Amino acid sequence: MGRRLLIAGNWKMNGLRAELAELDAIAAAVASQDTGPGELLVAPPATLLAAAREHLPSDVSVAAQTCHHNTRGPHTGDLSAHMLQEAGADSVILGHSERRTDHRESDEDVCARAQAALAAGLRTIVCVGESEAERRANETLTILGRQLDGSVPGEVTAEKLVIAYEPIWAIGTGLTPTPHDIAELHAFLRNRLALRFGHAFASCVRILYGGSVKPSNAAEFFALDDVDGALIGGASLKATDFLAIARSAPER
Ligand SMILES: O=C[C@H](O)COP(=O)(O)O
Repeated sequence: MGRRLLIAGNWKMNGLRAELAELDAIAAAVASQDTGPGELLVAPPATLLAAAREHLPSDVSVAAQTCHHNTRGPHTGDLSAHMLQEAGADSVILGHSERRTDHRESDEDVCARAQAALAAGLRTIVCVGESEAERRANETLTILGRQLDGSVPGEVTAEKLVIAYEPIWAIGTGLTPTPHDIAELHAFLRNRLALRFGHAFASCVRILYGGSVKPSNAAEFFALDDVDGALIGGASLKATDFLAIARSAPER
């Protein structure tokens, strides 16, 4: 195994220049080697990508929150993978449920964006997750399988792929699945990757859990074999909480 945990903060549509002070606090913790054994990643809004890259040390990843599937052209308001990379991103979050809902991104859209991101050299963090209604209807495995198969391009290396399992009903609600359920669903996702890409590939891909991860519950998620980190929303906005979560990561 030996997958190093990835502690990823998704700032969503939050963050003005004043909040760069949070990144300075993360940088200070990195400088004093007080961040735990995991890899850190921050996904600020696109407006702060360049500043984030300047404020963070090079071993902290900077991610965009989506990208367009084309490299350039008449797409008002959109940003290409290469533009985001030039602004400082080394990774991109794709297919977050908020994008799937707010912008009607389908699995095919997410896959096309992932292909563009990979072509530009970005690591792709592909999000999957079921809604409350789908969970109640016992459709979770069907939904996750379909999203994973449809959103991840065939031409990807294990190093450039991260999966984030984010049950929609757990995002920003304070609710979380039980550790037992998370373990089962992450194992399902890894097996599904293995069926398509082979066992060696699947055993290298990091699968993050996201949805109401806090300093108080992160350790119990990180203790699960198939949980390789967290995608953190609200609790990533304050460096103290983000770092507390990072410090609760075990060595792997
Ligand atoms: O991308 C992050 C997730 O949507 C989780 O958000 P949350 O930690 O605020 O629940």
